[in-house]
Amino acid sequence: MRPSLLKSTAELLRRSRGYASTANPERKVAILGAAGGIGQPLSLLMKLNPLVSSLSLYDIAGTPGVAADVSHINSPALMKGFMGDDQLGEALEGSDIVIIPAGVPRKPGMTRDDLFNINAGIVKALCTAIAKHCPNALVNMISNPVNSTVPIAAEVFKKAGTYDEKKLFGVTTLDVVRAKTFYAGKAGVPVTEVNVPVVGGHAGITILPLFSQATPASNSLSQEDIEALTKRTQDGGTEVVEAKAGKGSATLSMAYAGAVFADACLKGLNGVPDIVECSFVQSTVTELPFFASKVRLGKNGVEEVLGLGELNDFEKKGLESLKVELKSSIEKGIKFAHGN
Ligand SMILES: NC(=O)C1=CN([C@@H]2O[C@H](COP(=O)(O)OP(=O)(O)OC[C@H]3O[C@@H](n4cnc5c(N)ncnc54)[C@H](O)[C@@H]3O)[C@@H](O)[C@H]2O)C=CC1
Ligand SMILES: O=C([O-])CC(=O)C(=O)O
Repeated sequence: MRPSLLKSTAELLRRSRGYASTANPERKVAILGAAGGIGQPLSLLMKLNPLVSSLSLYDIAGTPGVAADVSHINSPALMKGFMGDDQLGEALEGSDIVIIPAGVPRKPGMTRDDLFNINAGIVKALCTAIAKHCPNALVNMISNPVNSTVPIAAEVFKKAGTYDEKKLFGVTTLDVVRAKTFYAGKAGVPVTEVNVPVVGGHAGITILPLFSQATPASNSLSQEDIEALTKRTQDGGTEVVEAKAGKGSATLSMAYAGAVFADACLKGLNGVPDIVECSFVQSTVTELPFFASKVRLGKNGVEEVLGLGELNDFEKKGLESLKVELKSSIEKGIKFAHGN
């Protein structure tokens, strides 16, 4: 093939995947908690994303080093590290997307809710700054417990008068990543071709994978297999926490999942059609005010919250049992935001 033809084919391919180099607007992404276990590999992955033109790394310590390190990579995104309260405003200014993996991770024996006391305050302070410095940004909340930190963020934004339900996301992509991997392994299908919606929330039984809607469909899996896959997906975080034996929770797979979700948000903002990911958002899909389900992403964030589709009896039972815990975690977040 002639070099000129090769070049234009490559450009066409890039465009068809939503990475058109010439047509894309400038996009600034800020990562809060960028020097942490998730923050560092996530910074690396966002630096590699061709849709990012400016990357702002913020943490209470260590960010200049991470930013200097990642900045040497050969990709267009301009990098800057910010450290400490004084520099938070500048880190956020002009951001299109703010990703928040700030806060403490679990140790063996802890639930995600055990992180509430420390992380709720961190998230509240960071969201207060977002409302002030980049009120129009999409906010991708990774900090746990997501089932409570997202409602906290919503209340902070409401109080500041900047809340837009289309722009606040609890990142549940890692549940989907796990469900895909576990299903592909059991069903013997290539993981790159698999899709599995995961709905509900992001803790224990509130994580509800809908294997009846998995594609490609598999008829080789028994009900027992499906129940085991469901349990493994729900306990995926704990599996990593235990394997790391006190050294934290998922960081690398979470950075991957966070980068996948942020990439989808960027494509949505840039007007690429049919971008659908599961996320924990304000919702009317059930009677709960927040719920994770498939969401179509667009130029303003959430374009459409998609319904659950048809559930089998096992999934219907799972849905009913998760509501009590999810409701109480949501209420805990709202109460905290009002009480402090
Ligand atoms: N949504 C999800 O699927 C997942 C969520 N997580 C959660 O992500 C959070 C972070 O986990 P790791 O990165 O492993 O923890 P880590 O402890 O390695 O890193 C957290 C970072 O947050 C920073 N930080 C603390 N307070 C801050 C503040 N006020 N402003 C900015 N940065 C601040 C710390 O300095 C540290 O660098 C945890 O809450 C964890 O439970 C972890 C895995 C998956
Ligand atoms: O399990 C944890 O504490 C971290 C997390 O949310 C996950 O890995 O899904």
